[in-house]
Amino acid sequence: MMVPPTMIEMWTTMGSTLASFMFVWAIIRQYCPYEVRRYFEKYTHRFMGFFYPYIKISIHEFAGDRLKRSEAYAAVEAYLSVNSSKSAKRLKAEMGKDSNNLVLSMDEYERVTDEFQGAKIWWVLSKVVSPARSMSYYPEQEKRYYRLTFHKRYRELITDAYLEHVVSEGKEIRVKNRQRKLYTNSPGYKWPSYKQTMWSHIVFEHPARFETMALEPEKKQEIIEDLVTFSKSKDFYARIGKAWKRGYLLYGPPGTGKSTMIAAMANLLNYDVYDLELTAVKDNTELRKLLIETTSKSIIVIEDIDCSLDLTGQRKKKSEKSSDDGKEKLDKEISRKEPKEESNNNSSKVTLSGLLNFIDGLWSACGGERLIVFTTNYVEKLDPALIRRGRMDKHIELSYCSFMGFKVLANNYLKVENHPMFDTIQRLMEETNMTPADVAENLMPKSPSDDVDKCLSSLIQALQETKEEAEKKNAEESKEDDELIKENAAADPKDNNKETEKEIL
Ligand SMILES: Nc1ncnc2c1ncn2[C@@H]1O[C@H](COP(=O)(O)OP(=O)(O)OP(=O)(O)O)[C@@H](O)[C@H]1O
Ligand SMILES: [Mg+2]
Repeated sequence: MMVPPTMIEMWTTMGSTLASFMFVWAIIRQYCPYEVRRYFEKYTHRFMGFFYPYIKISIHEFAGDRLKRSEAYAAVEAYLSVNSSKSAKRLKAEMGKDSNNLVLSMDEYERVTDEFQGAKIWWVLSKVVSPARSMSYYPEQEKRYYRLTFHKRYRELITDAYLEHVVSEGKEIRVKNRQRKLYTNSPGYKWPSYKQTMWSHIVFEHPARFETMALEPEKKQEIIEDLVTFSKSKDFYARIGKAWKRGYLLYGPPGTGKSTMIAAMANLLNYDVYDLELTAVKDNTELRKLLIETTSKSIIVIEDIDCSLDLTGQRKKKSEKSSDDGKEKLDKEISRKEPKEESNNNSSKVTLSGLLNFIDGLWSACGGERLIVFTTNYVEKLDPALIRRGRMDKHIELSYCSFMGFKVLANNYLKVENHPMFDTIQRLMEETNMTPADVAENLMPKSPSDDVDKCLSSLIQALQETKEEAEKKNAEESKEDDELIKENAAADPKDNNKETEKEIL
């Protein structure tokens, strides 16, 4: 008759089986070739699977034979770097991306625990060493991977919700920590065929922020809200079936903060900036190639779009000629930006339709959030097709400095929020036009001994001079106009008579 074993007997049997198993395993690890070890491991795992209530998931650094680092691995690494720096005992420190601080992450074979909706999860960073291949130049390769272990009762929770949570949080941490870049397509540089990208980049470290911009507070708030809403609207854009992109047109006289605002936008949203120099683009195909290479979470900037290329459009060319005459004044002001005769003669063959096709067509094909920003001093010069809503969704005018704008600059440059001289400055600002760039320049201390009073007096003087200059110019212009009328009248006495008749009547 079979007698059921007592608990003690059962544990003893299991213990001795385990001990012999461990002994065999130790011998195999020590003496057997790699292939045998793998074979043994495989069947051991199957055997253990019957009794073992835990599930393991591995996330490898390099999936398959791919040379590119797995995105999932990078996301897990970022997620755990926050978690492990608090709880892990063995950490490794690496120089951060801005080379200023050390970033901590868990060391190899270190374990950290995490909790998610009541489930406990254990993470470990491990590695497998694949032996050097015979007759090969490649040395031993270390392949690192993260492994998470959890009880099988949480299978669905972990595979569905937890992993998604880890990856999305990790990605967010990576975006926050990443060093942002300013890309440019350098003109006059011949790209060698082996070079994979047509962009070159430097680290983007512009200090501009919306808080330090001289702008009406309501306008500033509206722009910030628009940008933040855009960056959080992934689901909304997906629902309405629109590509996740938004176009901004910044226009206004030189020195009113258009370029500064682009930097502030990038800093607000944590985006990279692609500064696209259209005159350096050979043709539409090259333009397309450049734009396909841009990544998500970026701002594509085309500065001075009116001067960049002949983008004013074929349609307008003839009819515009006469109406352009009256706009000479502003033309002169921005003439420094018009070396573009040469751009028409150079090899660039990017056309308006090429650019429009890109804005409309390509956007729909590539996912991810992108802003496209055009700047111009002369909005009327642009083809309406280029700036219609849908292409350039938001038109922002940046204009001369207002008193509110001045107060922001005074706080930035001199750390003053109020001063007896402010009243005079307010009056002068209402009477004359000065760009924020000029106001800022006047507020800048010129020597270490320059105090607040000195800087504000210098601004008042500059404002008075600008006002006098404008008045003088106006007087000269009206004098010229009077002379012109007189000349016309002298040349055509009939008209003169009519004028006199009108006056008598
Ligand atoms: N609104 C503003 N707020 C704060 N600073 C400003 C502002 N506008 C201009 N500035 C200052 O003036 C300088 C020039 O401004 P910016 O280059 O942004 O002008 P812009 O509008 O791009 O001119 P342009 O049309 O010539 O390109 C900046 O370095 C910045 O310090
Ligand atoms: Mg600019």
